[in-house]
Amino acid sequence: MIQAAAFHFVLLTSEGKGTLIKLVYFSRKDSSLESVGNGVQVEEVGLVTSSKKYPILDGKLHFAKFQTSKINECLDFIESKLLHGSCCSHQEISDKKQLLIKATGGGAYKYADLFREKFGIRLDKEDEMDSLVAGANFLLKLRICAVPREAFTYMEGQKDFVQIDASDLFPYLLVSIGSGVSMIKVDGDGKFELVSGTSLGGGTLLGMGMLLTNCQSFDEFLELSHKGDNRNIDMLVRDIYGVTGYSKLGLSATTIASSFGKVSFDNKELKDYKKEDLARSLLRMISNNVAQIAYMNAGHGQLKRIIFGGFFTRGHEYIMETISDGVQYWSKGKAKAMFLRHEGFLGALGAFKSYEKHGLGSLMGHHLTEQSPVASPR
Ligand SMILES: Nc1ncnc2c1ncn2[C@@H]1O[C@H](COP(=O)(O)OP(=O)(O)O)[C@@H](O)[C@H]1O
Ligand SMILES: CC(C)(COP(=O)(O)O)[C@@H](O)C(=O)NCCC(=O)O
Repeated sequence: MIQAAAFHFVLLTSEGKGTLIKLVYFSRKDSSLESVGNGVQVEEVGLVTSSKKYPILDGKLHFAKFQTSKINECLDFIESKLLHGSCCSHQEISDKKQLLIKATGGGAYKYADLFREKFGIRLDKEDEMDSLVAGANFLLKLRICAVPREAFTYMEGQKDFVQIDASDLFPYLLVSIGSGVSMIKVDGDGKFELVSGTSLGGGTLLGMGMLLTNCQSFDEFLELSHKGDNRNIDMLVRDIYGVTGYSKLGLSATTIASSFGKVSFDNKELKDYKKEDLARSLLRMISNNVAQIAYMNAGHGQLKRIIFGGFFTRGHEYIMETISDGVQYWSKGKAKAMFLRHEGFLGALGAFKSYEKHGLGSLMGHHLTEQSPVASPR
């Protein structure tokens, strides 16, 4: 069977070392696209139509990511999976609509020529913020309709999937932690406002992490941070006020008073510190800072739900725990941090959703009914 649906993929890219290309594509139920190929991990989510009217939508969404610096791996993958159109009938190829591929982020501009030259396809650019919001709403609403296990909270080492009532979804604060951090108040479909942001984001963590620890990748950095103890680097309240902390102000002895503060008192050089401790401290600093700014932009607890997207969290427990603790601490329990399983694919999914304009609107009316992670995208 011809896999016309293979065209339905979206590319979200952005500039810079260490950032990622996210690829989302759709395959029909009867497609022979395999989940894992060429060493690339692909996660699948099954989609099943609820009516006979759009049988073409029976199938799966596939999620894959590539390092921006290895764009060729992405191109080879597209070629190997025949996502660029060579699998389609002449009639489909002659239909220009089929040769249009949705793309968002900086890479949609940067790689437009490359895609045209290599595959003869046009990257149809979608606005990044529109796409992020549409992707988040898509996941949250599908979750509301039918899919278990998309949105969850993470507290005290426990992941709890959350049942959100459709009538109670908006407004929420979407915090996208990518290279930088954008904070968006979402009031409905297509209704949102960028309320704040911070340049201290995932790129900061990775950039400073590379300088401080000589690590070569995000994963290596995370690995180091797992083994570290930030108390050797950070100044805690107890280092200033003693073991009782500053109880009058509600600051416990173990609260970080000053990230990296201990270093300012040590007469030491970088080589004297453990890379693991530096990594842990940096991770806490960035995560705490994002949590605190998010809390302030959630109207000091007025927006009950703060949803974190972007590849920074990547399901990493310690990052999620730190963010959750921060939101809990600052909001005195009024607001909750929530995470999404496909947090890094919001823009790509939102751009995918924009195929609606080309007559695939019915997709959104259908429910995700099964999740079969053949391989984790993390
Ligand atoms: N495998 C990875 N390679 C590089 N960065 C990663 C990786 N996994 C997670 N990250 C983190 O995700 C951030 C990029 O997040 P992302 O949502 O892809 O943002 P952007 O849209 O800016 O590319 C990086 O700055 C880094 O902190
Ligand atoms: C410019 C961006 C929207 C780009 O998104 P990203 O690639 O970081 O995911 C984001 O980095 C951002 O909002 N930065 C913070 C800018 C600020 O408000 O200080």
